[in-house]
Amino acid sequence: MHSPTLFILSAVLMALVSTVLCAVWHFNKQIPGLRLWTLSYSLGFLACLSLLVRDYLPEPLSVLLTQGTMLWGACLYLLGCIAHTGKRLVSLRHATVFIAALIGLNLYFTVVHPDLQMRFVLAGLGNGIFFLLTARTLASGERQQVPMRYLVALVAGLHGVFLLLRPLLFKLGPVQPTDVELVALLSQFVLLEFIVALVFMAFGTLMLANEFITNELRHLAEVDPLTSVFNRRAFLMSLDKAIHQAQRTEASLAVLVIDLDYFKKINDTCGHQGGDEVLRHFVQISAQCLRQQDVMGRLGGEEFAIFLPGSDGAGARTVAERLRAAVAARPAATHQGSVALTVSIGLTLCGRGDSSDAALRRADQAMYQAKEHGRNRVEFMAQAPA
Ligand SMILES: Nc1nc2c(ncn2[C@@H]2O[C@H](COP(=O)(O)OP(=O)(O)OP(=O)(O)O)[C@@H](O)[C@H]2O)c(=O)[nH]1
Repeated sequence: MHSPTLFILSAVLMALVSTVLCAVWHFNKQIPGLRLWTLSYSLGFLACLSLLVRDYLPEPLSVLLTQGTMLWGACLYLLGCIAHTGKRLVSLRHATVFIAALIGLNLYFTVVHPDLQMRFVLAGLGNGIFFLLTARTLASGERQQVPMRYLVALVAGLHGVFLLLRPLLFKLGPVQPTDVELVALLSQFVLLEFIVALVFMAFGTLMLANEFITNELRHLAEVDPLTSVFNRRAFLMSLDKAIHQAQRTEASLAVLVIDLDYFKKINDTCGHQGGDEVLRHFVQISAQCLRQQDVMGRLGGEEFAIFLPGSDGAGARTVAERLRAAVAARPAATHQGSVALTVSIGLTLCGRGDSSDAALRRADQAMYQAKEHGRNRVEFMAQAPA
C-alpha cells in the first residue's frame, strides 16, 4: 500500500477515535483520564495531518509539528493512564523538558547536521519511552477487577518496544539507504504497525472507560451511599450465596441483625445530620470488630446485618458481644458533640434447608427479644427442628 494512503488511513482513524472519545467524555466527565486520552488522540490526528502535508512545509517546521504533536500525544496518553489508575499526576515540567530536548535534537539533525537515521532513532526513543511508561503505569495499578488494564498495558508495552527497536529494522541485512524500494516497504510496515497499535489501544481505551462505568454502576446498585456497606438487596444476594456455600461444604455460618437503640431520640437531639454521623460511626466500629471474610449490610434505617462465614454459635456470640461492648464503650463524635450509643443484637445459625429470608427473620426475632429484655444485649434464636 502507498504511504500517503496509509497516512490518510491513520488520520481518518485518529479523527474517528478522537470523536468517539470526545462523545464518551462529554457524557461521562467523571471517568478519570478520559479527557487526557481524548486530547492525546486529537494530537495524534494532528500528527497524521502534518505527516500528510510535510512535503508542502519547510522541513524544520514539519519536524517541529510532527514531533511535537506525536510526543505530546504519547505523553498525554501516559498522563491519562496515571490519572485513571488513581496515581498522583507527575509534574509536566519534566515531560516538557524531555520533549523540548528531543525536538531540539531532531531540529539539529535536520538543519545543522542532516541525519535521517538519527531523526528516526530520536522519534522512536521519545515515543517508545512514553509507551513503556504507559505499560508500566497500567500494569502496576491497584489490584482491582480491571482486566482491560493489563491488555492495554501489553499492547502499549509491545508498541513501546517496537518503537525503540525499529531503527534496527533499517540496519538489518542488506538494507542500504540506496535500497529505495526496501526502505519504502519497511516504512510502510512501520506505519502499519502504528495503525494496528492505534486501533488496539483505541479499543482498549474505550473498554477501560466502559469498565469504569460498569464498576461505578455496580457500586451504586450494591452499596449504601451513607455508610458504604452493602445495601439490603446486595446483602441478601451475598447471604444466599454464603448459605449455599456453607451447606455444600458443611461449614457453619452465623447471621447477626443489629439495631441501634433509641435512635429516634438521637435524631431528635442531634438532628438528621447527627444521626447520619452516628450511623457511620457504628459502621466504622463494626469494621474494626470483624474479619475480612465477614460481610455487613444495611437492611434499612438504623438496622444492619452481618454474616460470619465459618463461625459457630460460640464464635459468633463472642463477635456479637465484642461488637456490642465496643459500641457501648465508644461514643460517637458528631457535630453536636459526643453521643452515647448502644445496640441490640439478634444472632442465629444457618442450618440445613435454611434460606436467607428465614435466617434473617430468626435473627430479627432474636434482636426484638434483646430489645424487650432491656436493649444493649445479644440474644440467640436457634433454627426450629425440621
Ligand atoms: N439520621 C438518619 N435517621 C434515620 C435514617 N433512617 C431512619 N432513620 C430514623 O431512625 C429512627 C428509627 O426510630 P425507631 O424505629 O422508633 O427506633 P428507635 O428509636 O431506635 O427505638 P428502638 O429501636 O426501639 O430502640 C426514625 O426516627 C427514623 O427517621 C437515616 O438514614 N438517617
